[in-house]
Amino acid sequence: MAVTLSKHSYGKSHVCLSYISRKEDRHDFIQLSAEISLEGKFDDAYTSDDNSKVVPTDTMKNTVYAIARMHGVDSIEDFAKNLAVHFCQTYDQVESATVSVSEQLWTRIDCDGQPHGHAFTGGGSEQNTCCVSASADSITMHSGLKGLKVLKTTESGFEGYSKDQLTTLAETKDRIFATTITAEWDCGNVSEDWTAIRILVRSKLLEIFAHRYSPSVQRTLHEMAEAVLDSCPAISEITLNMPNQHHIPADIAKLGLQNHNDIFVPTPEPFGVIEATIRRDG
Ligand SMILES: O=c1[nH]c(=O)c2[nH]c(=O)[nH]c2[nH]1
Repeated sequence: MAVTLSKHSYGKSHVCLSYISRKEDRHDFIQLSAEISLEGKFDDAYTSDDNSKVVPTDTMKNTVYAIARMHGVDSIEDFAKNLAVHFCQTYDQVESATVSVSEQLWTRIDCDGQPHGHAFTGGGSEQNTCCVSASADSITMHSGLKGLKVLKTTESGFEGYSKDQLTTLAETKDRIFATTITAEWDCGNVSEDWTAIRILVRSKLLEIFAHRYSPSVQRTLHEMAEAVLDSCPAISEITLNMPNQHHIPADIAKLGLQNHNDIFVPTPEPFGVIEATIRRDG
């Protein structure tokens, strides 16, 4: 039977690294997980027994630590870029290397209003993310964040939606709005300060979420994206994913009790899935 190998890539996932940057007055700390994916002239390993072009995924794992040694880890964007460029420049058979990094966040402990030199708190769900693809003549980079949980107890409603015989949802002007934000934006010019830009993006997302009345998750998502594009000229496109994590008014009427819009059942499943990409015109 004739077959064609139409597409292939391979790599290593969940390569975990903790990195201390020892400054004179403090230590910085980054904990990350990297995923490496290579595309290139690896056909022979699939279509024959010839592994001569295959860079072992075990070598990819070792490279993560070697690049940390050689270049340090100033930011996940820099680190991912150094790794992706390394694979392209080192191996002729590599046509493109994609490195995705997610960073577990550790926050410096404040003691008596002073930032501690080397002690941190962690354990939250929020992570910083980036994805860098490098080839011989180009580098593309995206930054992002995920797991950013937000909730507000009012200033959110949902009304005027399409109704038919299957509609049971009650209209409301006052509901809980809870979501976990995933955001990804393009980094057109890869040499900007992407750490500072992520801080600005995050603050704009939170500002709009907190301060604007939400007529729907969709509308709030769009307003959040507009605010980011408005305040960050370096970003031309942002994708936001915001699940609607429902807190449904508890039906306590059957207990002879009144719900004053203050007793809810958090329902992890099912949840609404709202995602959009918003691009600056021009
Ligand atoms: O903000 C919302 N958008 C929807 O599309 C939707 N659908 C739903 O049942 N509740 C909501 N809320």
